[in-house]
Amino acid sequence: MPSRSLLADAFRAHPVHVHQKHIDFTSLQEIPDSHKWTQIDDEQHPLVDPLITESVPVIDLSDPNVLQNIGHACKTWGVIQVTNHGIPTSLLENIESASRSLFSLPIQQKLKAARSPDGVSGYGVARISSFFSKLMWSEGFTIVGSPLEHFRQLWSQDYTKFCDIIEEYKKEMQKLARRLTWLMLGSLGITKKDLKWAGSTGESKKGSAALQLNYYPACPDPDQAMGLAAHTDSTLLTILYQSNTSGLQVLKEGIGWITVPPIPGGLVVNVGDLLHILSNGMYPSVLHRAVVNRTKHRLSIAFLYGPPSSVEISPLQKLVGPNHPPLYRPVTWNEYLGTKAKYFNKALSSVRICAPLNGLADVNDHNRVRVG
Ligand SMILES: C=C1C[C@]23C[C@@]1(O)CC[C@H]2[C@@]12CCC[C@@](C)(C(=O)O1)[C@H]2[C@@H]3C(=O)O
Ligand SMILES: O=C(O)CCC(=O)C(=O)O
Ligand SMILES: [Fe+2]
Repeated sequence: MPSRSLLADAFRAHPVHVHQKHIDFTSLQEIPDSHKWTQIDDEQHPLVDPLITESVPVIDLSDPNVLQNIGHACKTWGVIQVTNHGIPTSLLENIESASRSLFSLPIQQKLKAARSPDGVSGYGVARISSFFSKLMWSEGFTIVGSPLEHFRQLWSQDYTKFCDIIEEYKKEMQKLARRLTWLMLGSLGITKKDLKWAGSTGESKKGSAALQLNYYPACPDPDQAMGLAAHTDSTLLTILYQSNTSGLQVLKEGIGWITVPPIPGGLVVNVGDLLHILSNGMYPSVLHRAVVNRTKHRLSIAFLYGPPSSVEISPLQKLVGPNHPPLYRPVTWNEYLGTKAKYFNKALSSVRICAPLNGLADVNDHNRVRVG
């Protein structure tokens, strides 16, 4: 990740006006009106009992059948949990403890590293807050490029230690994200020749990425609060480390919200909107959200991986034919982030050029889903 990332330009051009109402969750005995959500589930999209339904596929990356397993899981779910991924446990422990240190700083200290309205990096409420009348029960810290300046504001003494952990984490995650991208595309018959930018190892051609640290404090009334509202990620894929506390839920069409239980050493991998576009709709980008807990706080760390920010992404030629017209027009990650900032969960439909041939609703037609 270059320190002055092109990704940041997407937000300079499309400032997101969120109510920057920063709140000290530690002092609250009950939910203030500003954070009270009237209904977090509805009849069409109920919360599903984990004991009576299927669960998100767990893919062992060392399995000889990994290619078929991953392809099938991505087509049917758009989300998987991976094991044997090669990320050292010590690195996961280090990033978790660095994130805990960050969020446990006093609010006045955290605000020294607040994200500016037209900026991408720093401390603040979820970007998607601007689309909802109620605030979410969470705090976030976004890192695009180097966190050095912000970390210097947070910790005057040992900020370099925290920077080193972030850099190491980004480096390892970048390698894993590239490997996963090739596995996911490989199972659709796509090779490095079919995707010039992704085959290159040159600095300018490497994917761009953002790191999102999320903190969900324990909540006196979890049924009336939302940790992070339902959304898809604007990425190729997202790798999420959710530590050992559950809270992530994914929407399985026709079934409802399914909890993704943390598994020891496991990482959740979401298909994002750009991979949905590249795969010409074969892989759905999964709608997901985070709910909160009455007694436990929760931490999650998302590595949001995308292509170089100004490369045009469009349905891959090999996946297009007379019976499979291209479903989306070309779009760069930079442009798409701007579109997302404007249209949120309708961003995908806004770049769509062709309705599904079978007349059925698109798997990614989230307009029908109540998101607030
Ligand atoms: C690259 C990015 C994707 C993201 C916006 C961002 O610039 C950095 C934060 C990312 C995140 C994380 C939480 C959910 C999300 C929808 C949001 O509001 O900020 C995603 C954005 C996205 O995928 O569109
Ligand atoms: O906290 C979680 O489980 C979800 C986080 C997430 O969806 C994100 O950061 O994009
Ligand atoms: Fe997400």
